Order: sequence, then C-alpha cells, then structure tokens
Amino acid sequence: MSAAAHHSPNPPILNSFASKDELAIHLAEFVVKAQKESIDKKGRFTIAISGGSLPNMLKGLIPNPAVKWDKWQVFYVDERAVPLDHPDSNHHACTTALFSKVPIPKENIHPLDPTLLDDLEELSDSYEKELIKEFAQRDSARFPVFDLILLGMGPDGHTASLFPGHELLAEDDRWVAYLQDSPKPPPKRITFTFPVINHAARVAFVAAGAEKIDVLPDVLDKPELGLPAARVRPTFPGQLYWFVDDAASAKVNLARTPFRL
Ligand SMILES: O=C(O)[C@H](O)[C@@H](O)[C@H](O)[C@H](O)COP(=O)(O)O
Repeated sequence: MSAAAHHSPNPPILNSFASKDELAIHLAEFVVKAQKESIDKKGRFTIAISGGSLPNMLKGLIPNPAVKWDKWQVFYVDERAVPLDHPDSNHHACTTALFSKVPIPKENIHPLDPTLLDDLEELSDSYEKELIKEFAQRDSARFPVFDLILLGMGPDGHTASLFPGHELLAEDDRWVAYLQDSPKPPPKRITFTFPVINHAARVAFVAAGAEKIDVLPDVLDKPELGLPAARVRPTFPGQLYWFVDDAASAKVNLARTPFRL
C-alpha cells in the first residue's frame, strides 16, 4: 500500500434519516456499539460531546441497559467560558438533557474549571491538563485518541468552536485552544483543535434540520472551500460518520458519498 494510500482516511459513512427522532435512535445504537467495542478492548470509553442541538439528540441513551456509564469518561469538544450552571454552558445542556437522567458517576464527567473563567489562557491550559491526565503524558501521547467524538455543524460550516477563516484552524500543536471572538455567541470559548479531533478512532457529525441544507453539500463535496467541518478527516484508521436527516441532506448527491453503517 503506498504511503499516500496508507494515510488516506476512509471515506465518510453517511446515513440520512427521515426524522430527528429516527436519527436519535440510530445514533444511540451507534454510541452503544462504539462504547462496547472500546470497553471490550480497554475497559473504558472516552467520548467528547459538542453543544448546540447535540445533547438533545442523545435521548436514545435514556434509559439504555446496554450503556455501562461507570466506564465512560466524558469531555466537551468545546465549551463556553461561562459558569457551569449558566444556560449557555454545554456542560449544563448535557447535564440537563442526559447526565441528570442516567447513573453516570460525577467524577467521570470533565467540565471546565469555573474558577478560571477570567483567564482564558489558564482555562484552556487546565482543560488540556485534564486531557493529558486521561490520555497518558503528553510526551508519549502526541495527541489523545478518543474512542468517539460527537460533532455538530453550524450553517456556516463551523464545528466545535472552529469557525471559517479563524486563526485557530491552523492550530496544530495545542490540544485545547481558546477564542474571544466566536461569531456564534457567547464569544469566549475553549475548543479542541483539529489534531485532537482528527486523531479520534471515530468522529460522528450530527447535522439535522433545513438550516443545514446548503452547507452540507459544500462540506461533503467541496473540500476546496476549506470549511472547518470539511477539515475533519480522521487520521487512518479513524473513521468519520455523518448522521443527518433528510431535511439537511436534501441537496446532497447521496449516490456520490460512499456510505454504509
Ligand atoms: O458549543 C457549540 O456551540 C457547539 O459545539 C457548536 O459547535 C455546535 O455543534 C454547532 O454550532 C452546531 O449547533 P446546532 O447543532 O445547534 O446547529
């Protein structure tokens, strides 16, 4: 196998569902399968979750006897620099939508350190240290390998808190970075960088609703636009998945995108 081929990522696996409810059912099945494989192999399941509409798309995990919550280690792909009980907090959204309804040990969930909200450099450094604790020492693990990273995608093609044209798109050393000018409010956030996202074993986008109808074909079929979501290309053998609904995929040429599940 040529070197180029060796590093070429697998083609994305895309499934489009008739409704958000049907998408949520299949997404839960996918998460349960990923956690089983990870736990069977390593005795734990490392997952990173995005904010926005994603937390409510995980309702298929409530209740779900197949989920071994005590084996989960949960991080946030990005987080707003607000208190943990603030309505803008992704931790607050995930706790309300999911973690308050399932038996996951509190110590298995890794929110940002709310005592550092006034110093974004410290805040992102401290979150990176949380990752280093979970994924061995930085010198041995160049980048953490999450078992699963769940991403959303904005109508502008952003993902995590990585926005079109932003300098953070070029960050290739730090695991966690910060920004103060997020075009999507609130402005102050921390976020995983592309190396972390692209080293995951599995990355799954969840994109639903008509507001994604124009950006989805651009992200799937026009990599030359360089949209942030199109820069998510997991390093081999990582696999990229798309869970979309028919409203979002109406303009996608599904015959072109090789997909299976
Ligand atoms: O903290 C955030 O704002 C999210 O992580 C963000 O990246 C989200 O995933 C996209 O904006 C899509 O949001 P929707 O799924 O709500 O459209």
